[in-house]
Amino acid sequence: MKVTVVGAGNVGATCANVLAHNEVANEVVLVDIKEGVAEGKALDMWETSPINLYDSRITGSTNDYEKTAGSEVVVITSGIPRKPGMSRDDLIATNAGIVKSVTENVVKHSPDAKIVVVANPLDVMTYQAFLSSKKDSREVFGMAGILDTARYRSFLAMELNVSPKDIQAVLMGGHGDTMVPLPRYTTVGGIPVTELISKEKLDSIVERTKFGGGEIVKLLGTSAWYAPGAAAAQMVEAIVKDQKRVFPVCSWLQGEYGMKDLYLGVPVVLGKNGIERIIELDLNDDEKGLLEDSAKSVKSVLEVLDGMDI
Ligand SMILES: NC(=O)C1=CN([C@@H]2O[C@H](COP(=O)(O)OP(=O)(O)OC[C@H]3O[C@@H](n4cnc5c(N)ncnc54)[C@H](O)[C@@H]3O)[C@@H](O)[C@H]2O)C=CC1
Ligand SMILES: O=C([O-])CC(=O)C(=O)O
Repeated sequence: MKVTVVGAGNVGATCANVLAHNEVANEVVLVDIKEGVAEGKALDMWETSPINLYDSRITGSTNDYEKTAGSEVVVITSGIPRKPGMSRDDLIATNAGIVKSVTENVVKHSPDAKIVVVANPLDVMTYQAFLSSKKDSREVFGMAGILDTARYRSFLAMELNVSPKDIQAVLMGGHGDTMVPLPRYTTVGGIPVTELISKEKLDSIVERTKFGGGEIVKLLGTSAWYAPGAAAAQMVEAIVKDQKRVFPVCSWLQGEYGMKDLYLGVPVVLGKNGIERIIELDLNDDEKGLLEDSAKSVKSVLEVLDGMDI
């Protein structure tokens, strides 16, 4: 069982480290275009195996996709991150070309791999990978919802002074400032969150969640990696262990939620076949309106991609 992570930067290296530590796959291959970076980080991680007591083999490669051959899952983190003052959408000019060439290389060597896209702008980069892979849409999807719900859940845990383990939530839409956290589908140990927190406080947590990526960018000068890397690894685990986990995932919509030919975050069942089912919630009019606004925002970035010559 082999898993490849392309991009050995902050997110890719974190993801590979979590995969190895948790023994999600017997073999983890890290790939980067920068000479020596993937090999060096993979060797450093492998040297933690006697300390942390795992035996997943982790190796690195400088752009040699032969080493990735036969991967069950490939995570694409290659792409530039944003700096303070930038939006995720500003990354499209550089990242679309990277995602295209990486996807083509990945598919050549691992035609059956499920592809998890992480590079930003996420919804549009997932579409780019779908186009370049020529694969079934159930096998090409993006990571954002697990991260965004994790932020929402962690903020709620702080506010309520309860364990984050007991907070369950659904969040939909694009991975941008228009994402749609859904308080009506948020529970704390089975109790509707609205019974435990004032509307004002909940609204402010929803707002903080929407700008959660930017909050980290402002603090660090680059974007987050611990939570994104762990979130991507959680998706890989659901696939390789056929766990049928229910997560919000950036998925290709073909009529679900009244939307067609668009990648957008929706709740799905994730297992060995990739997206095994899209779950359709009975959204109220306000929620539908917010989801439609988010879809509009993703479509405007798709138009930029359509106009590009890559
Ligand atoms: N979907 C999400 O929720 C999140 C997405 N991101 C996105 O993930 C991407 C990576 O972020 P970081 O790891 O922080 O950036 P980073 O700059 O630390 O790492 C990116 C790595 O990709 C490599 N790379 C560039 N072109 C490549 C190519 N053609 N082939 C192989 N490797 C290549 C670079 O050499 C670099 O090591 C960014 O686009 C960022 O915006 C980051 C966090 C969350
Ligand atoms: O904010 C960024 O640019 C990176 C990202 O997508 C996130 O951390 O949510």
